[in-house]
Amino acid sequence: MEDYKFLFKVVLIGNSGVGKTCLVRRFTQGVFPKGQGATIGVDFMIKTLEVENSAGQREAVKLQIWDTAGQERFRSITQSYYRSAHALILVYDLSCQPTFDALNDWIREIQEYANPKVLKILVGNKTDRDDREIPVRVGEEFAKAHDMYFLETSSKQGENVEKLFYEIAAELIEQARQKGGLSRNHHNSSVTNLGMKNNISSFQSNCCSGGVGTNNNSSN
Ligand SMILES: Nc1nc2c(ncn2[C@@H]2O[C@H](COP(=O)(O)OP(=O)(O)OP(=O)(O)O)[C@@H](O)[C@H]2O)c(=O)[nH]1
Repeated sequence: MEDYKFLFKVVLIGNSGVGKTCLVRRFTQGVFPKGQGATIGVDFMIKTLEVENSAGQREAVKLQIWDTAGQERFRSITQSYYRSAHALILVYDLSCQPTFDALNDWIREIQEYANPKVLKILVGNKTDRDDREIPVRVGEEFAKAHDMYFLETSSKQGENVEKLFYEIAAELIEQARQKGGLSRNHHNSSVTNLGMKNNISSFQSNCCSGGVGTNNNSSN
């Protein structure tokens, strides 16, 4: 059996077409998929990583990464995945204003369905595009106002994708340590809030399959 100390569930949400599936594929498989369709329902992939903890020791962490469909018609399915998430990644497309405008609706979803103390990360994806509509500062301010960590990514070029997931893993380990021993399959139901939101600049310096129910694509 694979040896890992922590298992965390990370769920990606956001409008259809913002690049959630591509972020997951880039991270778990190292590819930018071409020509795949919209996610149907939910999908998940698994990746095991080694993360250095605050004591300088390396720890094996298994991330179960859930990719949800952005389309409205799947909302009742995807909502049911929020509750048990350790981290929620809310993604918008920085070249598409409506996907940013929709963030308030997504925040309401999170408030209604997720654990109140879930780790929340706002991600502006598609930094490679030259038709940006959302300035970095606007994304940052939204994140700050909603107690979220912030990062801009390109799943096409890979910019910040590893950083996104590694920092999430590191933060969740730290929370687990503070709570005194979250480990395999234990839901972190009472994580305390988050050094992350105070650490935007360091996170910032440098984040696509499916079926109703799930497809399990594993990549280690
Ligand atoms: N330029 C650019 N295009 C991207 C990037 N990430 C995704 N895309 C494109 O955006 C489109 C949508 O990507 P998906 O990953 O399928 O979007 P999604 O958020 O999973 O969409 P749903 O499954 O419908 O919720 C595709 O045409 C991708 O090629 C990126 O970083 N840069």
